[in-house]
Amino acid sequence: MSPPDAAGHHENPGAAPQAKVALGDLLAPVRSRLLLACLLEAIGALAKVVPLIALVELARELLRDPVREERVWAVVAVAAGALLLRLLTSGAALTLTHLADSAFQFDVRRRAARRLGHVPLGWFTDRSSGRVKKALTDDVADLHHLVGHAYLELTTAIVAPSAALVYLLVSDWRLTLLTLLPVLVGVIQYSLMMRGQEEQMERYQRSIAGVSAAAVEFVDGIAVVKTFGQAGHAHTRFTRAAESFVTDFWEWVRGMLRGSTVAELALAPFTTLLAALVAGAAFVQAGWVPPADVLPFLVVGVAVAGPFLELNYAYQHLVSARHAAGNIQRLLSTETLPPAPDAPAIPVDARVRFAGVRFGYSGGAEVIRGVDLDLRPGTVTALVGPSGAGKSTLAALLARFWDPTEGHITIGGADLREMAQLTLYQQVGMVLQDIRLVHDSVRENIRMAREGASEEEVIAAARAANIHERIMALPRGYDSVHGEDANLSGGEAQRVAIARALLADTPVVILDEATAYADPDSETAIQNALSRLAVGRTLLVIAHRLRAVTDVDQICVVNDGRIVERGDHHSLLAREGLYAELWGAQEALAEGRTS
Ligand SMILES: Nc1ncnc2c1ncn2[C@@H]1O[C@H](COP(=O)(O)OP(=O)(O)OP(=O)(O)O)[C@@H](O)[C@H]1O
Repeated sequence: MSPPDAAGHHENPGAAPQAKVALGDLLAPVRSRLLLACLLEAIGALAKVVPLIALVELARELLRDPVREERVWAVVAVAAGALLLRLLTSGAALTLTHLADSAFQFDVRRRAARRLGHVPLGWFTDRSSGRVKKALTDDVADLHHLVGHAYLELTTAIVAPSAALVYLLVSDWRLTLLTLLPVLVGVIQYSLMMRGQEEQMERYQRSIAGVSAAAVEFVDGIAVVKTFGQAGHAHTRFTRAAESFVTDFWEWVRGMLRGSTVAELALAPFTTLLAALVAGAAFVQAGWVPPADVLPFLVVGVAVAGPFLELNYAYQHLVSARHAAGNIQRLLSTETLPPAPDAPAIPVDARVRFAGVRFGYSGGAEVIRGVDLDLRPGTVTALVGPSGAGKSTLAALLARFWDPTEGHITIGGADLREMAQLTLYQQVGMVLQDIRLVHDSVRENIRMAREGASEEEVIAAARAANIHERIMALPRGYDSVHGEDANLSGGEAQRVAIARALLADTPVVILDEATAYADPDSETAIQNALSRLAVGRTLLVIAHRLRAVTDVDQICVVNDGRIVERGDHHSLLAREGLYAELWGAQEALAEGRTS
């Protein structure tokens, strides 16, 4: 058995039985086509053995005196017919499996798209994008080999030797046993080697995943690592992972080296031929069989031994495809949000209410621990508080990135869980710090907020967001493409996002106040754009700098998953609580900077 290539397939090793089920489930829609293809391939495999038998019969016939000419031609015709049949059935089987493969790929991708359309938005992190990419490209490609080729190879590797074996047994069972003795040794040796291979392969995959992770960490973090003089440390981690991989790999290969050499020698066609020759010669010498009866073993014997190696490769493909199927099945069973009721709720206005909201990330500790909040239409509410207090989580719950584990969030009296997805997105807009622009023109980046928006509306939104002039200065104006000729700074990208939010014109807007863009011009432009965005909407701002929100309608101080203080700037300062403390600390820092 040869070790697999360095593809690294598994995310959740040790799940062989589930993986088997996953493969069966995934292939269910194409099972009948695969069965038909295997049946055709089996006919082809039988037809593959016929010319070898015909060769033996031909030789027997030619050794006769007199030669029966019409029988010779009949044998030749049968051989040619079998070859043609093999060609036709194999071609048809291969076409069927490839049709089945494209149907299967289409089915998996369609199911994934449907499923992912209903998973909570919060699920879409960089890590889950990686999982989606891996499952829908790498793992689906792994299954291509199985569906398109390995099942057929497996069929031929079983049917052809079995047919040859039956023919040999019928010819002379004693010579068959002697000729195939080395094959028996090879098969036993292989079976011994196969024991524990799945676990061994998983160890190998884990090891290689460790090297990949260390390499990614090393390359991704190279700037930070170098800046902080930790290059040696990160490098050591990579080297250690690589060394441990080499050790694991070598132990696996070394353990198999002797066994696989013996097995491959025993199964080599030359060995079968030698055994047939030696046994045949002895039988002829002893007068037990005429020389012509040794011919089947010299010609057909090889067909029994050869396919065992193919059987092994096909088995390896099956194992790796099972793991790939497990990954795909896990993606297809990602938890989704419960669907909206048949008659979805419609908000009557833009009033937002959190009532007794509690939430913890995927079964972890609670990070929101009983929040009541009332955002009246046309007002601005700021969430402030120490890092990790739960501000972003509260905002994410309002956009239904996740559902609260307890309590309700309503917009205009309608529970988010009872609203249709589209209704929710027509109500809530977001401008986050981490702006995502897509690889498209600046115009389309703004227009994605409202597909049917006219050119004038796009430009009006860009003007209101203070980004129109900058866009006009780009090489192709609104046609400039993000990532090509539109390289926007963080502050500029934020203003494109504000233009998007203005165009979307949602009555509720969540805003993660940007702190990263220190350039005063950009900051003033952003602040002005935001003031325009705030007009007439229900605005929830996650504020990092208290100075930016001193004149909002309501400030909520979040600490440890609860709102511990609320009021306006002056009343909160007068309470001399956490807000006053945070304010004091930020002011001292600002003074320190200016002095
Ligand atoms: N995707 C996530 N999975 C698990 N835990 C998370 C996730 N996002 C945040 N948390 C945890 O939830 C808690 C609240 O985090 P959150 O980001 O809401 O705080 P925050 O007040 O917005 O902090 P900051 O001001 O630093 O952005 C933290 O303990 C954080 O580690």
